Order: sequence, then structure tokens, then C-alpha cells
Amino acid sequence: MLISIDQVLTKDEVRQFRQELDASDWNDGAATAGTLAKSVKRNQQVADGSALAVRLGQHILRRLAATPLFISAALPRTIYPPKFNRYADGGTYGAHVDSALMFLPGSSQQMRTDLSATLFLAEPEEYDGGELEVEGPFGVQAVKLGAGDMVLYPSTSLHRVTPVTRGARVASFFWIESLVQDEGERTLLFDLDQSIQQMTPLVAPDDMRLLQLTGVYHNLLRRWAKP
Ligand SMILES: O=C(O)CCC(=O)C(=O)O
Ligand SMILES: [Fe+2]
Repeated sequence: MLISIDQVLTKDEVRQFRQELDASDWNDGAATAGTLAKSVKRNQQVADGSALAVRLGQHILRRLAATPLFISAALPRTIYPPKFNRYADGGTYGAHVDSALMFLPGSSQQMRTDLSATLFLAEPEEYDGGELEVEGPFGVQAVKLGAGDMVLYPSTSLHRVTPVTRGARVASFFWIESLVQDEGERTLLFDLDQSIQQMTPLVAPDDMRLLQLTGVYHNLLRRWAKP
């Protein structure tokens, strides 16, 4: 399932991010791709671990920690420090699947990638092309969101970024290891949690039906979460 989360960053925050990112050094993105992905990756990235990437990445992580929709959808255990990319002049990333396991930067600790995230840092009007196309059970879904909005998609999916033929597409991207590895179980928990959240203002706080559903949510989470 694809989940869009609006306004992870405000337009003001995006403007500040872009001032710094647009003035920063960009490296060839293919340098950090795996053997197979290297041949289809034509974009640029800010160096991992640079002071700018670390500072902006930490800002994104603080925002995500305070975004209930993200917590509900991802049930995150580990989040890869956000990276930053840019596609221009026909830049593209052909069809690929993200590596299943990744070393956390500067560490011997590995994480499993359950969810992939793109946080858009350019408005759709700024560039042509640059759709993130994700293959799912119901076909290909093309995603191009407003600046500050983010999409989450299963890391198991084949995906690509179509060529940017005008302007530049700037984004942050990263991966999440979830407490609930199975995509089907995670989606059931998300749907149940969202229904409970929507019902909560409509009934009394001690409504037995709501308490029971909340109990079901936590008992399923107890069953499926592997902390
Ligand atoms: O730029 C994006 O939206 C996705 C990037 C991507 O798929 C990757 O770096 O693995
Ligand atoms: Fe990818």
C-alpha cells in the first residue's frame, strides 16, 4: 500500500531546506548504488554524513517522530538517516528494488528495509517528469507530491523515477525497518488504527465498542510486533 503524508515539512521549512541544498555540493548518485542499480541510476546526491545532510536529516526525523500518521503507518523500529537527491537534465532512476539489508552509516549494525520513503522538496510545477512509479498488486501507481509531502511504499516493490525533462526534482529519501515486518499485517494494523482514530471523537471515551476495538488493536500488535 502507498501512503501519502501531507506537510511533514511546512512550506517555510522546505524553503529553508532548499536554500541550503541548492547551494550545496552534489555528487554523482551512481557512486553509492549497488551493481545492478548503478546502470540505471542517473541523479545526484548530497554526500552522506556531510554536516548539511546530518542536520537536515535530524530535522526530518524529529518531525516524523511527531507525525501520528507516520507512526501508525510505519510502526518504525529503525529509520535510515535521511539522504538527499536531485534529478535534472534528463536525470532518472530506472526500475530497481532497494537492497533488503543496509548498514547504518559508520556502523556495523544492519537494518532491514521494510518501507521506502520519498519526501518531496520541490513543487510539482518546478519540473516535468520525475514521477515516482511504484509497481503494486493493482498495477503501477505514479506519485508526484507537493513540496513537504511524503510517500511511503513497501520496499519490496519495483520502482523507478521517470526522467526529469525540465527543472529539477529535489527530494529526501530513506528507509524504515518496521516493528511489523509483514506488509499485510502492517496494513491491517494501520487500517484498524485509522478507523479507531476516526471513531474516537464520535463516541463517549468509555464506549465499550471503542474500548474493545482498541483492545483488538493492541493485542494484534502484541502478536505481530517484533521489538
Ligand atoms: O528519488 C526517489 O524518489 C527514489 C529514490 C530511490 O528509489 C532510491 O534511491 O533507491
Ligand atoms: Fe529505490
